[in-house]
Amino acid sequence: MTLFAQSRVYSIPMRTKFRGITVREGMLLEGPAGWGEFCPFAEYGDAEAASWLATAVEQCTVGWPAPVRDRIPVNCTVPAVAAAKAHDIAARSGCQTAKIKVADHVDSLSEDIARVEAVRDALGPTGKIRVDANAVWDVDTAVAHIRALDKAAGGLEYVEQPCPTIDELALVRRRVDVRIAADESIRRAEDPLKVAVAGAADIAVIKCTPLGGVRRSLEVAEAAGLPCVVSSALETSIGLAAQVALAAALPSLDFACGLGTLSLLTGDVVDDSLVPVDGFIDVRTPGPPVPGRFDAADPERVAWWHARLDRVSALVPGA
Ligand SMILES: O=C(O)CCC(=O)c1ccccc1C(=O)O
Ligand SMILES: [Mg+2]
Repeated sequence: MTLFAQSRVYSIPMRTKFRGITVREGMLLEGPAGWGEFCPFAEYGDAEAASWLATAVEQCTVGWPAPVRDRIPVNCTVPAVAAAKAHDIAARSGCQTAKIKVADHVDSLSEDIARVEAVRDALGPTGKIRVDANAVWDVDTAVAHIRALDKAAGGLEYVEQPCPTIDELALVRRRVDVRIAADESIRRAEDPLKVAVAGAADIAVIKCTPLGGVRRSLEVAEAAGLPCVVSSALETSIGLAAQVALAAALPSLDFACGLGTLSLLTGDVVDDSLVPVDGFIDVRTPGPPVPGRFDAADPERVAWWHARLDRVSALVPGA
């Protein structure tokens, strides 16, 4: 017996490599309340994947709490690309805020500075620029690079996860003027409800897809006790709708969210994609996946995902 009336595997090439990913894969699951998305990254084990499945189960069985706003301000996401391409992405996005990936390889600082300068040029002086180092710096490197990037940007809005641990974030935070946002420290914590981020960061990045759903993420956000930014895990529009529902239900939303990520993919599974217009995504539920749209062609990958779903379902109540 399974909850899901249908389960389909999708496979969508990325426009540029992002977080080491060149093809985004996942599953679309149909339940009594509609479609949900199950898309843990390939390298994640079953225990970590279980909270991703819980998000899909919430979505396709009970839906979400009532929204308190009807549109979400978003940042454009600039991968670790050359400066000219970064300029182009920011200029075309229609967003007033850009999040730029930095530190994607050793000795990246001069390229990171050029990318940040190009995005400042594209957004103009009133635009906001944040950078994401994905936890690669040690404390001294973080301090030096954050100062240099803050200068190149003419002021950074914040820096996301400069170092791996909470203690390091706290040390960096004492030494720089730029605000610190915690991402991996929350989403990959042993217990996201118990991480004490408030002394180590100024902003909490909350992702409902890995955290086990909208309701659970609202609890994590409250426990964090910080202003929140909702950010994507590179979902299709089906999974992004859960993230949008979270951003719509948060009691307050003071920063743009990282939900403008469909443009990183070469396509989508629905006709009415959750893409930003003039820097905002409307709070709505997209239509159902179009049959055949990006269905994975490789039988081995399809079998791999179905086996993963079977194993992980055994770990998730109600799945
Ligand atoms: O926040 C954004 O602008 C886009 C989402 C993003 O950066 C991301 C997407 C997938 C996995 C990790 C991350 C991250 O924030 O580190
Ligand atoms: Mg991040």
